Amino acid sequence: MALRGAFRTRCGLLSLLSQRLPHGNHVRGCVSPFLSTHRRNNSTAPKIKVDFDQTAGVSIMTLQNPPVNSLSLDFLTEFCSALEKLEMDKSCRGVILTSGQPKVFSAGLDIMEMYGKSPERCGEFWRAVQEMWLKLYSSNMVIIAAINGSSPAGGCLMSMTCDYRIMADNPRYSIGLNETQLGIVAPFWFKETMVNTVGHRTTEIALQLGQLYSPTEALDIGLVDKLVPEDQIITTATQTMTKWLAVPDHARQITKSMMRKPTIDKLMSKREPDIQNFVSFITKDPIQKSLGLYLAMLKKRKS
Ligand SMILES: CCCCC/C=C\CCCC/C=C/C(=O)SCCNC(=O)CCNC(=O)[C@H](O)C(C)(C)COP(=O)(O)OP(=O)(O)OC[C@H]1O[C@@H](n2cnc3c(N)ncnc32)[C@H](O)[C@@H]1OP(=O)(O)O
Repeated sequence: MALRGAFRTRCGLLSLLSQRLPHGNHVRGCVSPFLSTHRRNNSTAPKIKVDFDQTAGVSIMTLQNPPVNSLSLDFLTEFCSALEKLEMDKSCRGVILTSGQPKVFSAGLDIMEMYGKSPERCGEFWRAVQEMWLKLYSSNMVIIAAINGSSPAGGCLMSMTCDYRIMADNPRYSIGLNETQLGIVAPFWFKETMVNTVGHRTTEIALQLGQLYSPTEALDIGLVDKLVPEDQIITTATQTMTKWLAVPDHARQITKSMMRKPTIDKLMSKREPDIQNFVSFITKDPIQKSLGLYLAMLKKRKS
């Protein structure tokens, strides 16, 4: 009950949507026409800034896809290419992931990539989401998330792929896999990443409720590892990185692989069926309506 109460307070808006929408495949509602003209970030400016400190062997990757670092196909493609370059560069041993946008680490998958798109385009998008997860989760580098803002759904997934999570101690921020609140379902590899992070029972509750946690709650359940004042997040991440890089690379890498390989292998062996599953699910009419209503609600909240 306490959990549910906390959830209602934290996610009033999301709850509002779930009250308005019957769950499952019975969603009915009209999609506002303005959604088709949703403002897109078509800028050609780099969406990832990489600052490499050669002496320390550490890069800071700053996500800069305004307004909310949503994970669009373009963003994911650029992100994977930047990460791959760092992975190949033997002098880079650690990466700190952070956001250049105020108040938001990442708003998760770009909902516009899943709304009103062709099955082919949805498939291309999903492959890019898988690729981001595979590259991050299997990286040989130490990856530390400096979570300086809210991090729902895909943003939480991205954070959970990291080796250590430091979050800004601001009660306005939240983190969690809230997919069910959008009428969609976190796929098995999202679920397993969370199980590997916080355990089975906590994941079961979190996923069914689509729970978003405050930084303090996230620390309590082990979804993040440390809270610091926002202005100390990069210094703390840098200090933490020094500690992690003091461990011999090969021993740490083999250990990391041992912990994560079963989940990685599972997705690797099911990549194509997972894409087909996503495309067939996301293009269903009730799911599209659900997403449309959610987008409309996000906009209405501003007015
Ligand atoms: C049975 C087997 C199933 C198999 C698999 C099938 C299924 C699918 C799995 C899919 C997994 C999905 C993962 C996801 O990540 S879905 C995305 C979930 N994200 C969210 O719910 C976050 C929504 N956003 C927010 O809560 C807030 O925007 C915020 C991040 C807390 C930031 O708040 P604030 O600073 O107040 O910004 P605004 O809300 O005003 O937003 C600014 C503009 O950005 C637009 N926006 C926000 N989030 C997204 C997004 N995720 N995608 C696209 N666009 C987004 C928002 O509408 C505003 O737009 P505007 O300026 O044009 O009005």
